[in-house]
Amino acid sequence: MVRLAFVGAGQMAEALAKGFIAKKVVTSSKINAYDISEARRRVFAEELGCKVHDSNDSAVANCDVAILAVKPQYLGATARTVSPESWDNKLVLSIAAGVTIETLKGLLPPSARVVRIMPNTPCLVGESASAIAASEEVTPSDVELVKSLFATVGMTISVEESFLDAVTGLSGSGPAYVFLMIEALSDGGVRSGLPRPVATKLAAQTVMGAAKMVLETGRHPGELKDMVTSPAGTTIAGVHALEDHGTRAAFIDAVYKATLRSKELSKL
Ligand SMILES: NC(=O)C1=CN([C@@H]2O[C@H](COP(=O)(O)OP(=O)(O)OC[C@H]3O[C@@H](n4cnc5c(N)ncnc54)[C@H](O)[C@@H]3O)[C@@H](O)[C@H]2O)C=CC1
Ligand SMILES: O=C(O)[C@@H]1CCC=N1
Repeated sequence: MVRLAFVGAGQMAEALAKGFIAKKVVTSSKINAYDISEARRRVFAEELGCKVHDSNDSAVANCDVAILAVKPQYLGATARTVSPESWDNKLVLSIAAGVTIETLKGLLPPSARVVRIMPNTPCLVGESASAIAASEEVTPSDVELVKSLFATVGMTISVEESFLDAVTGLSGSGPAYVFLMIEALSDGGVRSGLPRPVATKLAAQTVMGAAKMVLETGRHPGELKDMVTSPAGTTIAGVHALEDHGTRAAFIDAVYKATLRSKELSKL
């Protein structure tokens, strides 16, 4: 079984570790971790049962695959806390938004093989969307290993590295847009008289069901929308309100602005 190391044990590292443990792809005893925050080290040791180290160097020295899971702004300084000997020959996965393979290579010895991956928090429930871009020296078996690891917590897709900023703006950040949408739909239900727990359950199930229809039927979302929309019915009244408030443009802009921010992060 592969030995992992999380360099940074924050929200995303926790979501991934919990997903991997739940799917039994890695046991908690094979997960090494370090975080500068004692509170985060405690979560990994006490809640997840992982091997928590007293430095990034020690965590990486004891792994086959290291996952860089600190904020992009801290990646350079953090990578330098690990000695070249500990990085030697490691497969290094970076989930940091915006930080390019070129930058990552500049932080690591030549023997380290670098893969960028952009997952999202639904990995916690086995429904992540992870896009993978590997550097040239990464072997096909490395790519297979990464894919098989992340496939246990959702779907994986290989992309050109140049697509990763847009992936980050869409699926990396996307769960936040959808949570906001579910919260707002639930508010609409409450505004119309539903009790909050009923409204939130109906809103979340509706989003999940609609997403499943897109994925499983392969039909265009517009066609599926038309199937709901009766002439002079309720749905067209709701759709008109959404169009009136510029909802489509708001979603397009949300993804675009997040993509631009990912590009900005690559320059920090
Ligand atoms: N939160 C999300 O939904 C997603 C986040 N990402 C990426 O994952 C990375 C982590 O994001 P989050 O987990 O949300 O942030 P977070 O702030 O929850 O976790 C980062 C952790 O790194 C630790 N840290 C900082 N400096 C360190 C050092 N020198 N050594 C060890 N640990 C150190 C912090 O104490 C913190 O616990 C970011 O690069 C982000 O772009 C990628 C996909 C989705
Ligand atoms: O907000 C962020 O910067 C990170 C990257 C993708 C999701 N969360």
